[in-house]
Amino acid sequence: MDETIFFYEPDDPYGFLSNFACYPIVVEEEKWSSTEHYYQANKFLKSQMRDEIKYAGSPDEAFKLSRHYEKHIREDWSSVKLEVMKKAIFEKFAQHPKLAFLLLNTEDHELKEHSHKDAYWGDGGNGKGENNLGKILMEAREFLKEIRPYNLIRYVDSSILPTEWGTFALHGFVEPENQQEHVALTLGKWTADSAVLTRLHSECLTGDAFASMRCDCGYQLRKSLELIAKQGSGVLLYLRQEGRGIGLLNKIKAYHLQDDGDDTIEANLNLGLAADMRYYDFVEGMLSYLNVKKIRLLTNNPEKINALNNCNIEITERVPMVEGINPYNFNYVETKAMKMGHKIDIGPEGQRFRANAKTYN
Ligand SMILES: Nc1nc(O)c(N)c(N[C@@H]2O[C@H](COP(=O)(O)O)[C@@H](O)[C@H]2O)n1
Ligand SMILES: [Zn+2]
Repeated sequence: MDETIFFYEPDDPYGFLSNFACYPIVVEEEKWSSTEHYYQANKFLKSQMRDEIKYAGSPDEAFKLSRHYEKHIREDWSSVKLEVMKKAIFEKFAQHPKLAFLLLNTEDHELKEHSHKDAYWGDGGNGKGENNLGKILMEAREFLKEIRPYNLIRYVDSSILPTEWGTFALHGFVEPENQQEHVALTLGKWTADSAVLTRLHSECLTGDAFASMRCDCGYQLRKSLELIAKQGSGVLLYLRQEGRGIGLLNKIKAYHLQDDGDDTIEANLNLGLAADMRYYDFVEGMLSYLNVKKIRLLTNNPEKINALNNCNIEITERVPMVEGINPYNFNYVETKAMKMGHKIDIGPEGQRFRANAKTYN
C-alpha cells in the first residue's frame, strides 16, 4: 500500500473524508445533514434524543449531544456501530459522485483518521489505533472501483485555464482501462437542475490546433467556447478520440485516400477501419463529477445525442453547430449530413461553396 494519507479536520486536505464534513445523506427517506448526525443519532432508540441530534446545527453539536445522552445509548451499540458507520459512509459516496471521484483519487494510499482522541475509529494519534473509519473508507474505495461510472473513468486533477474567451477551469480525467486521457473545460456555476450548455468535442489536432479548413472541428471548438463564455456558464468535454477514434496517423492515411477521391467514410473503410470508432460511456462519469444531469447540447451529430441519452443525461435542447463552411470542407460536411445523419443545414450561404468545393474529399 502506498504511503498513508492522514485526515482529521473537515477543512484540512482530505477533509472530505471526515464525518464532520457537511455532506448531507438520505437514508430510508430520512435526510441527515452529515454522516456524523446519522451515526450519533443511531446510538439512541428514544425518538426525542434521536431527533435532537438529527436536527443539531452542526456535526460538532450532534457529537456533543450524543456525549450528553451517553447514559441512554442502546445496549447493543457496540455490536451494531460498525455496520451503522459503514452504511453512513457508503451512502455518502453513493450520493455525492464528486466525493467518490476524490476518494478514488487517493488511489492505493492507506487512509487514516489521525485522531489522538479516538483509537477505535481513528489511529489514536500515535498510529496504534484501530483506524476503523479509515478501513471502511478504503473498503468503500474498493467497491467504487468496480461500479459504473467509476470503473470507466477516474478524476485526476484540475487547474485554471485563462483563454481568449474567458477563464475556464480545466479538469483532467483518465480511463483506468487504457490510460486514455480526456479533459473538461468548465465556466461558471450550476445546480443539478440546470440545463447546462455543453459541447461534446472529439479531438481533431488538424482542426483544433492547426486551424485546418479541411473540416469544421476547429470552427466548432472556437464557437463552443465563445457561446459558453457568452452564456456565462457551460462545459466543453474534450474527448481524445482523434479521427473519429482511428487516431491521428490513421486519419492522415484516410486524408491521403480522400486526396485520391474517397469520401470520409470510404477512406476509413478502405483502411479496414469502422466509419466511426468512438465510444462515450465514460462521459457519464465526467458529467457526474461536474454535477451535470441536464444539458443543452452543442452538436449536429445524432450519435452523440444517443450516447448521452444512454448516459442518463437529459438533453433539453440540441443547439446546431454549423460553423466554418468553406470550399475545403464542403464535401466533408455534406458527406457527414448525407451518410452519417448529421443534422446540418448548410443553407444558401454554405451552398455558395458547392461550385468550387475541393474534390479531394
Ligand atoms: N476518420 C476521420 N476522417 C476524416 O476525414 C475526418 N475529417 C475525421 N475527423 C475527425 O472527426 C471527429 C469530429 O467529427 P464529428 O463532427 O464530431 O462527428 C474528430 O475526431 C476529427 O478528428 N476523422
Ligand atoms: Zn476535424
